[in-house]
Amino acid sequence: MKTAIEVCDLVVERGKRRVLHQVSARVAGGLITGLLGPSGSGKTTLMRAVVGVQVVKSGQVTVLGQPAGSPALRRTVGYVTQNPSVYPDLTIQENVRYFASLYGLGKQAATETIRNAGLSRYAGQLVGDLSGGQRSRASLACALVSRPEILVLDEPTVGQDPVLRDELWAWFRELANGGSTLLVSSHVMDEANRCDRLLLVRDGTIIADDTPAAVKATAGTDDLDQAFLRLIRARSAHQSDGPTTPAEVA
Ligand SMILES: Nc1ncnc2c1ncn2[C@@H]1O[C@H](COP(=O)(O)OP(=O)(O)OP(=O)(O)O)[C@@H](O)[C@H]1O
Repeated sequence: MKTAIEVCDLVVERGKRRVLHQVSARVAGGLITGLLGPSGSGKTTLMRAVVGVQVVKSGQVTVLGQPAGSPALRRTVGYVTQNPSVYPDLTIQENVRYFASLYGLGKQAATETIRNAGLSRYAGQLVGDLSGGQRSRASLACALVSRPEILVLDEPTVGQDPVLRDELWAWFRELANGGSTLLVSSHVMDEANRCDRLLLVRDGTIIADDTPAAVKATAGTDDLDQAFLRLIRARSAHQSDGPTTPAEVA
């Protein structure tokens, strides 16, 4: 599988704190890679480095062979932050059509994307009048309407009900099947099971980089929440010369 994103020895400091410690990882093209980890572990910082908006202390990030943030990548990389970036004084339809027009796309692309985002019923509503979850989906629709080759989605399902979350994940899968590469952060472990690969982040380091099945097998449990805990404990024990495998600390 071709590497779409490569992170090599990445060190990032925010404020006076080091928040990523020589992180290295590869994200395969055409797959959904989940970036999982507790709040404050460095997921957003890593995503910001991938899209080229994060000042880095050292290390490299390349996307499709180009340095992250290169002008050549602008049309190729879509980034959806946790803060919706949509115009509140325009309707959903106007917002999505506007973003479609920037890429030379017409109304049909906008209508289709609004449907995929589960927003058809609200298409004529002003974004400023939407609920938080609806606004997030409107933001997602604006970023996805151009079908970027690389999609970096920071907690795209936060605030969505289970049915909508399921529909959004089905949409992500469809995009991956169409060749897009998705890097999706979450701290919901049941979503991790829907990813092809997982990067588990803890305190600014990657503690696992594998398929969900392999993460569970290594940890000796079928439950990803448990697997994550065991991996963390195994790592802490290893650092203090205790048992060294996740199964030993179970
Ligand atoms: N603007 C900032 N200035 C200083 N420190 C920051 C800034 N933004 C984030 N941090 C710190 O960097 C660390 C990593 O934050 P980051 O947002 O990457 O974590 P996260 O895993 O995405 O968290 P969450 O799941 O809560 O979004 C945290 O300790 C956070 O306090």
